[in-house]
Amino acid sequence: MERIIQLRQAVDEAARPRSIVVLGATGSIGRSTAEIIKGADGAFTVEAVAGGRDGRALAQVARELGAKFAAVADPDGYADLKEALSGTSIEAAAGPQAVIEAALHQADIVMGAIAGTAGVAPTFAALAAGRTVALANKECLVCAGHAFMRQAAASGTRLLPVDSEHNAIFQAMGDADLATIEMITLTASGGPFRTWTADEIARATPEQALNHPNWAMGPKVTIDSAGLMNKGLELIEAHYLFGVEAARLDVLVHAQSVVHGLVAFSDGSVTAGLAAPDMKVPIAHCLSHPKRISTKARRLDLAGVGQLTFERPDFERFPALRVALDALRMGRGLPTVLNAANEIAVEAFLKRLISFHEIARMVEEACNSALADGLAREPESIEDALAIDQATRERARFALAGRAGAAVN
Ligand SMILES: NC(=O)C1=CN([C@@H]2O[C@H](COP(=O)(O)OP(=O)(O)OC[C@H]3O[C@@H](n4cnc5c(N)ncnc54)[C@H](OP(=O)(O)O)[C@@H]3O)[C@@H](O)[C@H]2O)C=CC1
Ligand SMILES: CC(=O)[C@@H](O)[C@H](O)COP(=O)(O)O
Ligand SMILES: [Mn+2]
Repeated sequence: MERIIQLRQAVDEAARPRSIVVLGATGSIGRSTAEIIKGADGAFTVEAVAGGRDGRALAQVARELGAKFAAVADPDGYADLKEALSGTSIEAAAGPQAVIEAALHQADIVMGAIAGTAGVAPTFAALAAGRTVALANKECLVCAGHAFMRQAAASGTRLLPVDSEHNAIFQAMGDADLATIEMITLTASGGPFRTWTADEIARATPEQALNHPNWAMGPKVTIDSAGLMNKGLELIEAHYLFGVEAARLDVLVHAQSVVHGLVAFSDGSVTAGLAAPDMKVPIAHCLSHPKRISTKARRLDLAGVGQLTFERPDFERFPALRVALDALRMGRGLPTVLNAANEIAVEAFLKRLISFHEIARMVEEACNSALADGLAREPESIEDALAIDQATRERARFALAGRAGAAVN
């Protein structure tokens, strides 16, 4: 009798729609998530959405998705959110604590798609509350990878990788024993400067760096991609996510962004994850995992693509990748420092306060000075990671303020 009840519960569970919280609902990943949810024929319901400062855009996505709760991090966005939700039963809230409240709404899956380190606290709160997290926000793992992975194990919850390379690798790995994996390779598009000289890259403008050849993404990740810092952050992300050390992680430049990740095994077999460059593919995979749903995501047309090319990354023209790889190899909290300094440097580049090649230089200086004076240490907890992050930001801002010279580009 008990077995029959269990079976019935399992059937009921499988039949009911999955409930979702979307953190970063107004961004590039957030909008693609909304498209998947709306096209999934009632397979999903949305409990809560959260955004940064655009209350009007958040209200629109909350209405589209029928969310019950909408939280905007910046209190200045509240009036717009409240006004745009009038006449609905959707509750509006504002402030960082309200974003955490959204993350803690009862749901089957939380989509972690806030840009940057602002995503760490709410995403961690969802994980600690036992939610399955579909993780787009790579900065969570770069800033506090140990804490996230430990918490996932302690809460018995899963982190499902949304980042295209990690999602492809996750699918290509299957349930392989880690000991049988010789190498995990992440591909990099090479970004808009793949064929540029070092001098040209050094003088690149924000507009040029924001012009990614294959993906339409938010500004932070697009700038990261242009200097290959994104690939460095992704190596660190892969290290924590898959539990594989730096020596078994590799990068290949693959301009077509069709093969997103590869896994080479001890018997010589290689499996790979392929898809058209459309984030709706990994988003749908994570939201429906372990099942699959039907989507209108772009289909891969290999004959149309014609040629797939692969080359080694150039560490001279793209020093950010070397700096990130060094941080991964050295550990001791350097990924946390790297992540924080990079965010400040990218912000400064976008405000034309520094030139493109100074991003990697600033980040390397932050890592070196953290090593020299003891700031770099393995963060034991999320609070510890955020304290190192904060201290690094203050130093990086101080270094920026002390820079002679006017705006560039
Ligand atoms: N875009 C992509 O294709 C990919 C992105 N990723 C990763 O996914 C994450 C999101 O990227 P992307 O969608 O491109 O970024 P976007 O800049 O497009 O969107 C960021 C989202 O985060 C919100 N946000 C910002 N600050 C806060 C905050 N303090 N609290 C709550 N919400 C906040 C923004 O709201 P508002 O607009 O109001 O500020 C917006 O909804 C990043 O970590 C990125 O590296 C990974 C792989 C691919
Ligand atoms: C879509 C995605 O996953 C991005 O993180 C992507 O990797 C960016 O492209 P690059 O390969 O140019 O960094
Ligand atoms: Mn990626």
